[in-house]
Amino acid sequence: MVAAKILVVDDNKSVLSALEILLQFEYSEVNTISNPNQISSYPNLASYDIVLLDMNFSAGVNSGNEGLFWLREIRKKSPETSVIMMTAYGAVDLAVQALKEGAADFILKPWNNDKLLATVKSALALRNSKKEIDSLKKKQHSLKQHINKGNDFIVGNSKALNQVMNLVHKVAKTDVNVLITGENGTGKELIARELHLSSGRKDEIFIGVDMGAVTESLFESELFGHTKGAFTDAKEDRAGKFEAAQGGTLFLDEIGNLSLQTQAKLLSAIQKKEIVRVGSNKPIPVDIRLVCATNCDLEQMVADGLFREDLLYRINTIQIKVPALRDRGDDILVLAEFFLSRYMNKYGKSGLRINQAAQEKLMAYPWPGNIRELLHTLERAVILGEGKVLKPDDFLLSNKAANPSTGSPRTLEEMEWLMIQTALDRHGGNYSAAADELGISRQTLYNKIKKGT
Ligand SMILES: Nc1ncnc2c1ncn2[C@@H]1O[C@H](COP(=O)(O)OP(=O)(O)OP(=O)(O)O)[C@@H](O)[C@H]1O
Repeated sequence: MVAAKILVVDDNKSVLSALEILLQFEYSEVNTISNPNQISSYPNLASYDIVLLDMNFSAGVNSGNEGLFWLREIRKKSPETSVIMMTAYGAVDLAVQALKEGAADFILKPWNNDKLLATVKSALALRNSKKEIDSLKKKQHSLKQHINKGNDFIVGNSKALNQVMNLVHKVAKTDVNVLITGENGTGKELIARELHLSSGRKDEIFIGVDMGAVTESLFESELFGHTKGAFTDAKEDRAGKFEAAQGGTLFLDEIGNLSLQTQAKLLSAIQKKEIVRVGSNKPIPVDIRLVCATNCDLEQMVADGLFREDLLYRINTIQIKVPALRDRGDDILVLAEFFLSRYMNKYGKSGLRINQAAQEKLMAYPWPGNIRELLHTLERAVILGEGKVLKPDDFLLSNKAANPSTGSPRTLEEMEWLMIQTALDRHGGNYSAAADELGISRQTLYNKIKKGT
């Protein structure tokens, strides 16, 4: 016995009892009504899976209009219920009209029992898959909202930041590719999320990929996906980030760190607006808004033959430059207060404040690691500070900002940082070239940079 609720509506009592007997053998609940006027007030109509509905009720009238009228009523009150129309007068145009208005199927009277049961069965299967799709859509929607929300919002009120935000909101309305540039930790990813959330794609997904963390060998499978068996570890078919971002925004961070070979593959996907999974030869069309970010000087990299000019031209239709924290004036203190209350909450402290001398220290520091460095500094101060007033000594600012030619590193860690910065400066921010010079892998360099700021 299949668990399903079926309602039969027909003014002919013998039709009702014949259908009731037939359907009761197969389905858990079958009810009947002989007067269609009861439909509107029928209890729990929305809980019915199937309604079998006669097309002609008034004796002598067989235009089917009553059936169509009640079909509309049911669809209004319970859009999820599948309605199967029944008529003794097999007019094809009436059937077509009913199907056009949303009926699931059509049965001619007198019916053949097997055929009727088969029709009910497939209408039920359709209704169940619709239900499943609806519930998946709802889940997907709340998942997307959850992912898109992130935990952070943009704090600051400086002129430099406001100019950036104006541009972000202007560009968000279009679908053009955007390149966000700026030093490490200036908030490029946050800006990319804001761009997405202000765009027409805001209800779709935002997928971020850190290109600095994707190895050369995994680039294609990570971005374009793969088919089962395409390589040793490919145990099943997997969609890549382009497909996952379908309809939404794909954010490629650290774009300056791609090799020339991977740049060519990326360019081809962007140009054709389609990808091919590794191990397959079937192109899959993709509809994404592409946002890239970098702390490298891509124009210089083009001049040095390290970045493809045609790729740069594709990704930077609009360029948004995020200012360094030291160029954002009072935002330093506004952000410091913001992080202070965040970490007071996190570590169960209250009433902490930053005194004047400490504020001056924060304002005077050049923040080479920008907002990420500021938030780590505040977190340390909240954890380690004693008493309610945070003083200059509670803010441990590194000597990393020292000018390589004049400042002298005091610790091994500072020496390492200085070497990293010098190598990066020499290679226009390119991780691969800097890592080569330092004799470490690109991944190791990348981890050190992320940890160091
Ligand atoms: N305006 C802001 N208000 C609040 N928090 C911010 C702001 N800008 C950045 N942050 C925080 O600073 C940290 C670094 O930001 P984000 O990762 O967006 O920078 P990024 O420029 O993308 O860094 P990277 O170049 O290293 O990828 C994050 O924790 C982010 O939430």
